[in-house]
Amino acid sequence: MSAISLENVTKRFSADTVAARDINLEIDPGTFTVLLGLSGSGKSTLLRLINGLHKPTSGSVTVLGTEVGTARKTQLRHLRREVGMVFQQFHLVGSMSTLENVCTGALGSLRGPRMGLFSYPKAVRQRALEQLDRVGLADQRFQRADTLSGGQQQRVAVARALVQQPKILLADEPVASLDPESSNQVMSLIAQIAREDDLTVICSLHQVELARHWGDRIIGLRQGVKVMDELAADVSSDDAMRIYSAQWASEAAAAERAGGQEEQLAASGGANLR
Ligand SMILES: Nc1ncnc2c1ncn2[C@@H]1O[C@H](COP(=O)(O)OP(=O)(O)OP(=O)(O)O)[C@@H](O)[C@H]1O
Repeated sequence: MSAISLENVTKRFSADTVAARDINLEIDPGTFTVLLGLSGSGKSTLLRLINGLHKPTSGSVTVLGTEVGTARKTQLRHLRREVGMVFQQFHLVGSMSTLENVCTGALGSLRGPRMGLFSYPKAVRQRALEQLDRVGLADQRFQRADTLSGGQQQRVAVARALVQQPKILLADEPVASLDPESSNQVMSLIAQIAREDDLTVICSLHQVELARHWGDRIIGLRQGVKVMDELAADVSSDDAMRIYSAQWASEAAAAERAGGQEEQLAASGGANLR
């Protein structure tokens, strides 16, 4: 069974803004998929459709066997525990220690508010420390989060996502705010943890070379349309760069107007492009 399945999914925010257009997608468990596309192409929307933050305008999104659009609140709550999220802006609480920030990842499975590290059950603190250790930051567990570097803060955010023991990790441009060295470290960490925990990862990126290096599969988005879906090993730098090219923008728009975009893009874009 697919970990994630999208059938004819469209997300329309307004008459002019269609962030996902008739997307079909099957994601196998334990795979690492990268979403590539220009700003505004619909990457975040796709991730938010998968974790239930957006409901599709039409079509269906099924995650770990639950159809997100029709799920009851309790089912959605359960599903959100199985789907960890990492964002470009790390969304840590700067004044809190790194360990407490990681503990907040368990809030979805705890009742009531928590204030202070020791308001969390010992088992959660223990799990948080283990995850902090995995990302190489156990020594900084009592340090305020806002004193860490960007790369370190993103590693804390990864640990926070892992503390809920997810089956799926969605990462929305996790390295867009980082320098190249920290970007590689964070991508390497996510890939290593995904392998160890058999996680299904979907990660949006802007960097073609990171996508080719770390992804098993690359999905290209353009104006909400899936315009590429290939094994990363089969995608050259030039292929991937075409997702961003101006010529492709006009081809995609023309195909959209003609209503037969998939066939036209395949014809004009070569074997790797759909
Ligand atoms: N909540 C919303 N309400 C209205 N329009 C939205 C909303 N979220 C996204 N959009 C629009 O949907 C389109 C796709 O946006 P989305 O954020 O999914 O793109 P993206 O590829 O993730 O962009 P970026 O790389 O800049 O994060 C854009 O035109 C955006 O303005």
